[in-house]
Amino acid sequence: MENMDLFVINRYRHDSIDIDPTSQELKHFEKLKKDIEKRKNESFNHIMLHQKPNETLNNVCEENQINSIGEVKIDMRIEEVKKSGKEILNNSQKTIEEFKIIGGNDFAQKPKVQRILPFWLSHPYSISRDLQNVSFTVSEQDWLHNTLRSTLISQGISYLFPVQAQVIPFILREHYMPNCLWPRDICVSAPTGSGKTLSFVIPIIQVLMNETSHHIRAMVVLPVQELAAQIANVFKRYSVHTNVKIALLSGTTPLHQEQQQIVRYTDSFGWISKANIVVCTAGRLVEHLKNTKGFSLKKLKFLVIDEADRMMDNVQNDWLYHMDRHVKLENELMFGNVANVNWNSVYKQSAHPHKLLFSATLSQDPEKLEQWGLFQPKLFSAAPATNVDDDDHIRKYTTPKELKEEYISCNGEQKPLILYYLLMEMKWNKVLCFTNSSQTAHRLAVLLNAWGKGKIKAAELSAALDRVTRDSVLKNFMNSEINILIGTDALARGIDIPDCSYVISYDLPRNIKTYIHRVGRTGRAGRSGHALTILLQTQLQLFMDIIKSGGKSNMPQMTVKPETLSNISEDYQKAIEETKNIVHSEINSKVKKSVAVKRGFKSQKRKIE
Ligand SMILES: Nc1ncnc2c1ncn2[C@@H]1O[C@H](COP(=O)(O)OP(=O)(O)OP(=O)(O)O)[C@@H](O)[C@H]1O
Repeated sequence: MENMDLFVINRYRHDSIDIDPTSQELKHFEKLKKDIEKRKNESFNHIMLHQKPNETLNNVCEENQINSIGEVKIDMRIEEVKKSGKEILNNSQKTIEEFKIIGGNDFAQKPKVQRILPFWLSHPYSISRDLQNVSFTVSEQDWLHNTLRSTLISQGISYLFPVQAQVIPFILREHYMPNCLWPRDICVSAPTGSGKTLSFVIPIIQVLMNETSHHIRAMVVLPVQELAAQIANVFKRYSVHTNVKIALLSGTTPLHQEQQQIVRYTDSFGWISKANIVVCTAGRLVEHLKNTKGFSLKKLKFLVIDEADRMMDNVQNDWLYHMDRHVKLENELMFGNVANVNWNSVYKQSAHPHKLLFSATLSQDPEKLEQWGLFQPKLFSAAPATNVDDDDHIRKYTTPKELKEEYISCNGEQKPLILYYLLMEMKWNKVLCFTNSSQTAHRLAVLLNAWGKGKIKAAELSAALDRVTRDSVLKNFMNSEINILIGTDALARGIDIPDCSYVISYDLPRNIKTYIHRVGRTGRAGRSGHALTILLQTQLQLFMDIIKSGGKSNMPQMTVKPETLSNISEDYQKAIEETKNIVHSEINSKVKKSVAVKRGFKSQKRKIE
């Protein structure tokens, strides 16, 4: 109230007793000074009481300054506080100095931020790797259509493999739901040769077999032509007794021929699709999206991405962007963007494609998977479910149980000797051998044929060969007319070569995924297999790091006695000379051919002029 004098407005003359303005001012000034002093004391005590550090409080407690109900006696506390007041002020000043200034020169190592995986990735449905003790008899699975059951049995499949027994009924269930419930997308990560192909082929055929549709209802996108052809063949084999039609669009035939196979114009319906299931390579898909009139994905029900991790890295013609745009335009549906789901959009967009992703080395990195725009995804994984939230889990891959893995270390000159020793002395047959370049593959094939003098039949399988030659080489390998097939990693993914007993990595695999897919060409479908990696001594540590990054620890080492290798090195020198001559004459004939082609072209040009 005293301070209110400052604001008193004298309404009448002589209201105030003291009319001298100077003494009035002094009086106010005195009062204000006192007030300021009083408040200062009050606020200091208040701060000390509430901001007292723990040590001081502990000291107080230790000295039994606590009353019966456990409260510190206020008086004593104030006393303590006053004593340590100075110290506390110093401390608080220190604390202020210790504040981190953003952008300051602090280069200290930051603590590692722990990754938290989304629930669906950290809690996958677990798939068994055991293909020996399977108990899911095909004839007893009543959710399988009778026609498909008998087709499976006629193809020699009496039991479903674990991945099939889990994934097929899941997909079917999702499609037997009411229309307004979109099917949940799935990611499947299971070892090579564990039967992933049938786990999408069977449910797709079963869902589509009762439809009469003139649209593309399912599309499988693959990275390479061979794989596309292989998957299309599996679809054809298992849809024999249904009216489902399959088309292969992989670029092995000219575009216009493929266009004729896939679309047709009708007076009553306009453009219709001749196939219900399309198996394609990413590159060819983009070509059809751009150039084929009537090629439409607006009724697409299934979108399968096989070898999904490879397809993620695959920027082939920017296929994902083009497909996304196409589906968006046709369906008015944001591919993968399901943020605006409402009843209206759900009913309007009932044709949302069900995405099924498969691979033996599927990345479980949420950031990578994000680009697929999966809808409420579920993960099926054969990776051990330990420590699932850690970073390593993302790269943990499994190999078939029946696969025996080994490595051998040597120097550069010993590499071909070891290969020869395994083929000739150890009688390894049906061998698939991987090199890092098609030139090495070619030279190695020439060398082994020259060296083996008819006892070794080696052939190369590379992208440089035309399709017909490649098919006949594979056929000869399967018929045991070829002992060893040498190729690059183009062969490594997904290719299903029955009865391949051995895999040799002649050159160091570039990374863990390459290694997994290479060795996965043997030990398939529950059969035993043997994989050997030949390493230079300098590559040993690198290889160990590679396999460790995939969750593998120890690997046994194979040894060969040095004298065994020196015994065979005599013939080797002769074979090397022969190989050099053959390769030189091949190069010469190639040069001659290209010169002849150029000359022919020039003379033709002159004639025209
Ligand atoms: N239930 C089954 N019983 C017996 N053989 C089967 C069964 N399912 C699949 N197979 C056979 O197993 C082999 C491997 O199958 P598939 O090619 O589907 O493996 P994958 O898991 O896709 O391998 P990759 O990862 O290498 O592509 C094929 O020859 C296939 O015919």
